[in-house]
Amino acid sequence: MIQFGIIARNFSSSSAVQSAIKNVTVIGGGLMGSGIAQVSAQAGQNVTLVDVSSDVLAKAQKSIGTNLGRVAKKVYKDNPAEGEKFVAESLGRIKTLTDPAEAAKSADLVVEAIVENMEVKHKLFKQLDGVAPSHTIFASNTSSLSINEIASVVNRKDKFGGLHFFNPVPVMKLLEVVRGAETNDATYQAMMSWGKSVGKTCITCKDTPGFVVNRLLVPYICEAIRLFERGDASARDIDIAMKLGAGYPMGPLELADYVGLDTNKFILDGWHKKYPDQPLFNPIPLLDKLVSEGKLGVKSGEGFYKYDKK
Ligand SMILES: CCCCCCC[C@H](O)CC(=O)SCCNC(=O)CCNC(=O)[C@H](O)C(C)(C)COP(=O)([O-])OP(=O)([O-])OC[C@H]1O[C@@H](n2cnc3c(N)ncnc32)[C@H](O)[C@@H]1OP(=O)([O-])[O-]
Ligand SMILES: NC(=O)c1ccc[n+]([C@@H]2O[C@H](COP(=O)([O-])OP(=O)(O)OC[C@H]3O[C@@H](n4cnc5c(N)ncnc54)[C@H](O)[C@@H]3O)[C@@H](O)[C@H]2O)c1
Repeated sequence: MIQFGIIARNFSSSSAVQSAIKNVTVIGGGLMGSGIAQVSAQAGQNVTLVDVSSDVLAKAQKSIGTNLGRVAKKVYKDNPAEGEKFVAESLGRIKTLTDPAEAAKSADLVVEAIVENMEVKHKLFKQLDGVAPSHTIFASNTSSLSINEIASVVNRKDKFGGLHFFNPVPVMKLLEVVRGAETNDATYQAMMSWGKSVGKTCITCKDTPGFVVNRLLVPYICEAIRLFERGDASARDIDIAMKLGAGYPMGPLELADYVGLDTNKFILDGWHKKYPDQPLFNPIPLLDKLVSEGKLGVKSGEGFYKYDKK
């Protein structure tokens, strides 16, 4: 059962974890950025959500409203009026902008959740480094890229780290806090307390490929795809096996479809290029074929399974 207990404590009791960070700028208003903006706003922080696309921002505000409604229904089930107030106040703390530089000027923390592309991330952080106040901490939500490499373009390497959330952000309780080679103690501590303040259980990771979760999850999903590719079991049976035999909420092929097969492939290809001697990161012909056919999982309507298009 999904529990919103930790989230609830953040706005409903004086025992909420406090963070010195009050103004958060989230860059990228897609799947992850909208979730990060939501959990920050519901924890009482002032949030600026940035995307290059105003359509994305409008969509993000809508989905945040819906997901806050889900939280309110659960937490304020006996007091709907209080629930409506919670939704309205949380939404009221989120402002949207299309200019990252403008948004960074008043930020205590910038969390970047834009496309998983080193060049694009470099361009953004270089720009932000020139305009953000000197105390502002920069963090990336990257799934698979090196934090040190992303940080290489900024001067404030001591104030740079990784904050890796999980999808769906409002539900998944873990936050991986990644210390880069030059992340200083104050930045690390501030990231840990901020993570707790938005209701997450934080773990500390080094800047190694995939940190902890994806270093284990990516090979696991890949092995499941290879098992299916060899014809050793059906997709359905592989998923049932891991749900009923290992207690996972989703089977590996369902999860691959949920995350996106293009994302799976992108991560695998990047690591294979960087670590060609690691057989776990070898390309998978079936994955390549599905992606080349546009079968990307839930978002395209088909992957290992077929889905109704929304
Ligand atoms: C090669 C590999 C590549 C890896 C890629 C890595 C990607 C990345 O870096 C890491 C990840 O994120 S890895 C991925 C990590 N992620 C995983 O591994 C996910 C594994 N899956 C799960 O944990 C569950 O299947 C879900 C939580 C997704 C759905 O839960 P369910 O029980 O099957 O279905 P349910 O009954 O519908 O929902 C239950 C409750 O959740 C609520 N809710 C749902 N969606 C929501 C949303 N978007 N917003 C807000 N709330 C949402 C819903 O309202 C309900 O609340 P209630 O108050 O109880 O009524
Ligand atoms: N999807 C996941 O399950 C997941 C989980 C954890 C981490 N991540 C990581 O989070 C990041 C974002 O992933 P996502 O799934 O939310 O992607 P997404 O495609 O849903 O959203 C990315 C958004 O960034 C915007 N964008 C691109 N360049 C920009 C720029 N220069 N300035 C402002 N906005 C810009 C795009 O318009 C898009 O809306 C990636 O680094 C990804 O690896 C993803």
